[in-house]
Amino acid sequence: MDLGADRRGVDIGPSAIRYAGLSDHLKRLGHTIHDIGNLPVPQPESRPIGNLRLKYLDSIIQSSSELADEVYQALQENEFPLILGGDHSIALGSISGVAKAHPNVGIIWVDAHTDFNTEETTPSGNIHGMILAALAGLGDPQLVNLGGWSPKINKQQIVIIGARDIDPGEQALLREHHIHVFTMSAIDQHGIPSLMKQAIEIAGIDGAPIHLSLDLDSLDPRDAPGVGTPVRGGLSYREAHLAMELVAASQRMISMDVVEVNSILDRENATAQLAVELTLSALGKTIL
Ligand SMILES: NC(=[NH2+])NCCC[C@H](N)C(=O)O
Ligand SMILES: [Mn+2]
Ligand SMILES: [Mn+2]
Repeated sequence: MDLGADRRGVDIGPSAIRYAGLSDHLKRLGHTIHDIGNLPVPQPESRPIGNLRLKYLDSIIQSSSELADEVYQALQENEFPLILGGDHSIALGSISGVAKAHPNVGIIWVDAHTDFNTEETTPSGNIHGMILAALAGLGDPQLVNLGGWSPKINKQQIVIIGARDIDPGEQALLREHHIHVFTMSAIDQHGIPSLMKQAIEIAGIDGAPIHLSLDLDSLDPRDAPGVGTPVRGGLSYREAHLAMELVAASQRMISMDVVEVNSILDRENATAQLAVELTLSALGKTIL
């Protein structure tokens, strides 16, 4: 899906990630894969853009509720849902499904952005920039109440890692709601090992399970050129791998999103390949 972002090209992200060999590599790691394919999502050309502060809201709500059902179903069957995007608005559906199955789930949101806008604070009207706020119960009622309940996630169990581009309105909201944000500056100062340990403790308080939402624009654009909203000064290749390895070592992750791979802007599928590598690290691959 690319309805939540301005630039076309993330809708083919899942194909690019599959083409980079995700399933085969996961199998080699010992996992069994049930790829259910792409959920049908309307193309922007065929849908009304609607409210310019909440672009494509109706279509996003529709697709999110279908995705939530699939994710919930997979968890009921004791599977690990791995959701490929697509723009980050897919996390509304994926995390709603996870939260329905595990109401105490915490979130580690690895991103250059904080995706904590509402229709009032958004500079773009792009819903991918509002999803984390919506999951925390803030913003447009249709986003917030997807499936008929809210909030999906306890605000105190949200940790954002890698942030370096925050809009003024969302900064105010993050402060007001005391959201844990580990910025790039904090990473420079304290390092990934200490911050990931804290993130796992905060999101996974009292033994709660953890959902990992990985936005590829968290990485430095030199390593991840194929993203729609690149911001320089991002996670290094090694920092990102280490973060994933530490999540794997915690054995607390029950589901994961991999989002914002933009194949039109990518160079020879490098960002999709990186997405595969990082997913493998998150799902147990080690060097030795
Ligand atoms: N998931 C993302 N890449 N989000 C980018 C959001 C950019 C900006 N803060 C906005 O709300 O429009
Ligand atoms: Mn994002
Ligand atoms: Mn982002």
